[in-house]
Amino acid sequence: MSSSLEENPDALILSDDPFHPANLIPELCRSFYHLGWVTGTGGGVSIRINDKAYIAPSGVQKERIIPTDIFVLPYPLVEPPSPHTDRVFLRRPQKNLKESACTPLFWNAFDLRDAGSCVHTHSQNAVMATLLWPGEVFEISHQEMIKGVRTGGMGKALSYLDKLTVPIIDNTPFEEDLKDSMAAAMKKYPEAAGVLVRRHGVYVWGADWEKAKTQTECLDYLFEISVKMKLAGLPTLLTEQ
Ligand SMILES: CSCCC(=O)C(=O)COP(=O)(O)O
Ligand SMILES: [Zn+2]
Repeated sequence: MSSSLEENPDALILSDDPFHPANLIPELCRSFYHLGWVTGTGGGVSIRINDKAYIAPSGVQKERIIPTDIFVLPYPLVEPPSPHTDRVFLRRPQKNLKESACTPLFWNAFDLRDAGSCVHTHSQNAVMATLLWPGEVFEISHQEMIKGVRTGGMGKALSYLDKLTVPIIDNTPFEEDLKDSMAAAMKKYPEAAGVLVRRHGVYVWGADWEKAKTQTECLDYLFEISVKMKLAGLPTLLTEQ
C-alpha cells in the first residue's frame, strides 16, 4: 500500500464513483433486502478487485450500511503477526464493527474460483429448496433461466439443455465454520455456480459483482420455481428434450 493510503486509509472507501465497491455494497444490500435476501442482518455481498477485498460489517441491518462501514482487506490475506491477533486490514471502520462472519466463505469463492464477487442470501426460496431436496445436490433441468448461470460461476453460460446442479452442505452454528465443507463441495462440484446451505441460504459467486448478482437472481428464480413445481407434483428433471 502506498504511504498516502497508509496515512489516509479512508481514501480506499471514499469515492464519488457510484461503481466504487464501497458505494456499491450498500446499494446492493439495500436492493437485496427488498428481495428478502438479507433481512434480519444476515447475508450480504463482497467485492474483490485485484488485491483488495471489500467486506460489509457483521450483524448490522445490511440495508442501512454506508460506505464508511466497509472493511478493506488485502487479497491474498496477510497473516496476522500472531494467532491471537486480529486479521490484517487495509482499512477498518471507526465505528465498533466487526467484519462479516461470511468473510471466510467469500474467500472460498476468491481463492477457489478467482471470483470477483460473492453474494450470500438467506432467501426463503433457497432454504425451501434445501428442505425439498434432502440429498447432497439440488438439480433442475429444462428451464430458460438455466442459461443465465455460468459453469463454475465463472466459465461459459449453461445451455437450456444442461442440467443445473448446486451442492447442498449442512448448516453449522457459526457461519465461519462452513468454510471447509463449502470448499469441499466446490472441489467436488467444480461446475457449480454456488453452494446451498441447508436451513440457511446460498452462496453464489461470479467474475464481478454484476455476474454474481445476475447469477444469484437466476438461481433464486430456479429455486423458487422448482419448489413450486415440486409442491404441485410436477417433475423438475426431464429426460426428453
Ligand atoms: C440472523 S443472521 C445469522 C448469521 C448469518 O447467517 C449471516 O449470514 C451473518 O452475516 P454477517 O455478515 O452479519 O456476519
Ligand atoms: Zn448466513
